[in-house]
Amino acid sequence: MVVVLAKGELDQIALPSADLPPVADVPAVDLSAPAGSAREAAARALVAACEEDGFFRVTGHGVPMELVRAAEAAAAAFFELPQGEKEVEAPTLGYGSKQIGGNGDLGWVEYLLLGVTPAGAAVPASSSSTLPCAAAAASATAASSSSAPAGPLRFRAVVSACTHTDTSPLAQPETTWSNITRSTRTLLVVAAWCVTHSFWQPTSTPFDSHALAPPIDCCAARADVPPCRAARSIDTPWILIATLQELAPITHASLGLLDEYTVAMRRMACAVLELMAEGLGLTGGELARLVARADSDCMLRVNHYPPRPAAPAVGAPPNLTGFGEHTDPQIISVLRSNGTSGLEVARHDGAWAAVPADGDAFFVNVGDTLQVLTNGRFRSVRHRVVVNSERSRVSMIFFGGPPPDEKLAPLPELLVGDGGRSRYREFTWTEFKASGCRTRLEDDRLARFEN
Ligand SMILES: O=C(O)CCC(=O)C(=O)O
Ligand SMILES: [Fe+2]
Repeated sequence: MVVVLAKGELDQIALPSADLPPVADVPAVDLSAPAGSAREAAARALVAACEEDGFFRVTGHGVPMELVRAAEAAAAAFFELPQGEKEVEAPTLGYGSKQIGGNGDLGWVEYLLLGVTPAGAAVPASSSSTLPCAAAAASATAASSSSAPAGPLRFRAVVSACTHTDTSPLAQPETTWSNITRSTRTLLVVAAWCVTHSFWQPTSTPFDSHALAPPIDCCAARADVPPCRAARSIDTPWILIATLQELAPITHASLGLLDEYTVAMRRMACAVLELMAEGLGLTGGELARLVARADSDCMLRVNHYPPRPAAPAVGAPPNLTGFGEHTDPQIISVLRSNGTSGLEVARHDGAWAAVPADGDAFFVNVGDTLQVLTNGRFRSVRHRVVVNSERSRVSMIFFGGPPPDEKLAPLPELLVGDGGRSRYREFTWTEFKASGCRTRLEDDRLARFEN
């Protein structure tokens, strides 16, 4: 991360303690356990883990490790780009650095934040938080650009901001993705958008093609759309086409693989919720449906924690806050990192425990919403990331959230004990997000919904 922290900011993210907590013994849940006693045992293990610490790891998940490694490598490659180039992607990929949420929380982290479409694919979210307001901002962005045509959303934010028409940088023969200017990149994104919306007909698949048909009046069909007006001014199509191929690694790496990864994560989240329902004796399938529905409010966050700066150079303390302590607001989060430690979870007794590197497993967090649905039986796990490593950590977290209008309250089947008393009043996900927007990272966002 090129961004340098000012002294005051460094003080804010320094963790006073140099002590490393004990390593957590994270329970494993085998998603591939065959029906019968093995699956029943897996369901029991899952429920016990959710009750105890709200945290477990999933084995037998069936997600190809090649996909996981490719998505991690793509994310890492993105974060290696020069800072200026990453910032260009803020509207397209929800890029942000250091600031977590809009209420002053800072961390030694940069990230991408992507909303998830009904099909499961990742699309840009425009906010800088893992908190519910991120999703609110993402849907607000989508609503405010509702006049844009349907189709892939990934370029929409950049496209709608594009007014630049100067194509001269494209005339440089040695143009590469990394040495073109921001405005040229914007034009290329416009061009790519036109290809994906079929304003230009490639002779084969977009981005793999060496020969695209010239963009002859490519905007005739949609002259009302601002990006098309910008695209129309491009009068050196052959250079544009040549340079479009430079776009391929970025678009595929940052979006294509993340799309595929997100689809796999949503599928896994649903499989975990199905097993959970079995363990809880729920028969209706409602838990998994909350995350599987077309309008479910899911997100993908990709975090990069650069290595800790050398202590003598900046006077840094041994440990930095990568991501401050918090609970995730959604139903469940599915997380993994590139085999680099740093994640810590608060156990039921409040003591921190370090989560070992993940190997081929995925970690699952119980979120605030699941704590509510289970009437407090499951524990929304408090967690944080501490940076004390010489190694970069890249983590990818899928947040499985409910649809915006979903009424959330303890499931009637789980209102046992305590005289059947509901510990939480009913609220919608939208209401919860709006309330979470005003909180700091470490705040208890459920307190104001308790009965
Ligand atoms: O990056 C990580 O490993 C965890 C980050 C996290 O808890 C979050 O993004 O909600
Ligand atoms: Fe989290």
